[in-house]
Amino acid sequence: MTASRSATGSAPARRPAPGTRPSTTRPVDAVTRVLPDGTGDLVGAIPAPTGVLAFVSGGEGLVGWGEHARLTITGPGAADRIAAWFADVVDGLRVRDEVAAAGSGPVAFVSLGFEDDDESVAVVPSVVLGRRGGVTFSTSIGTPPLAAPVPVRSPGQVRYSDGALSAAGYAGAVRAALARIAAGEVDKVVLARDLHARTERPVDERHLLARLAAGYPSCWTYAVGGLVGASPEMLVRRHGRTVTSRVLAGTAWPGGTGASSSAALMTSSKNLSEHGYAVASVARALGPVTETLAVPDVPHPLVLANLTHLATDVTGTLIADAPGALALAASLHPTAAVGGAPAAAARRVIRELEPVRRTRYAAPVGWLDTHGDGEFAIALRCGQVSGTSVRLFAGCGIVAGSDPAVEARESQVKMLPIREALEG
Ligand SMILES: C=C(O[C@@H]1C=C(C(=O)O)C=C[C@H]1O)C(=O)O
Repeated sequence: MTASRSATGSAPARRPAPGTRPSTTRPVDAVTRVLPDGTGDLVGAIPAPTGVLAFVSGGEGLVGWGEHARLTITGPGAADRIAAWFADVVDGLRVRDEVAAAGSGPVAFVSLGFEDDDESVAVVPSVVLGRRGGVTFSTSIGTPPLAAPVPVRSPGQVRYSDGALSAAGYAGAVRAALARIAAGEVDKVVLARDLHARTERPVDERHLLARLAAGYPSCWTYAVGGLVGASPEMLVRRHGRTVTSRVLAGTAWPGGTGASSSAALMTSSKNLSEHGYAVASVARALGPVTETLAVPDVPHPLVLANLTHLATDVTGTLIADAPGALALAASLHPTAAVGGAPAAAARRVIRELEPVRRTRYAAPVGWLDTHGDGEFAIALRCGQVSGTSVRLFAGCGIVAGSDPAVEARESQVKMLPIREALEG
């Protein structure tokens, strides 16, 4: 288990016992204000190409920059440790919040590792720009340095090379998974692959965000710790006592074989069964922490620019002492949308058949605030950016009846959003 932590700007002070605050302890101001004429593009306001923080959908959400505090950890219990660290950081702040909405006040952007030994990242930005219900607001911690905005630059030419598995290698792994399904070991398993991209110039994360947000407005476009993507899948959103989750599984695209239209997808028994496992895993995890939970019997088609998914929107009312958004996200992860069913057997099959380290792909990514509210998508349709190198990921749910060649093609279609954003 490793941990590294840093706090930039004024160091967050721990709150001493009442009456014992040393005269040298100075809480740092965290001020949230409404911006009366704030109607501009959130992503367009980010001033620098890297260290970008974002979680936006349909023009609303949060973007952040500057690091007031950062934590990178590996090992078990990452979500709990990040929540405790965030509480500690907030202890050193004097919070004034005139907005008092989900996401106002200090927030931590968080990207968890897929496995315990994958690194998790959390950042409390010194500046947040947010919009919710048409109200735009900003949160500043301390006095963030003013710097002239750097113009957005395209990454230039992009060259791709296979990751751990070529498309043909991936089809082979799918065949092996089908044999494990036929043997009765698992009902569903999600197998992932990666692809490497090299760009002419260092990638400006804002270049990707702007294109992803424009092309996929119904998705959650995110950036945390260099992981940039546009996810169609909301793992969990907690606003007060209301909890929602958008569960996806089952995919079709123009030119795909079999279920290539929404109507065909809605009647494909292979896709419906694949979807059912994912919905059941979310309902099972939310059941114990909700007073009411509405789970539609029938999914609806979610049409995106590159493909269509089967989607189920689950809504509930949390019990009074329900966990915060990050703890809820950790308890849901991995759903059968990115793991499989039964969960433990699927994880074992993934470890055996998937020669890809997922790092933070397919794990919760989002933000939490000081009230326990937050939004966590599943980190899908993404690339991990590091200078001129980008690692792209995609995976597909395999059930009895899956066709290896079609799944290999589906993995390529799922990489299109991030490829087009890089090349655009
Ligand atoms: C695993 C991914 O996507 C998941 C798998 C899906 C499927 O197999 O039909 C659909 C949506 C996601 O839940 C991915 O995009 O990498």
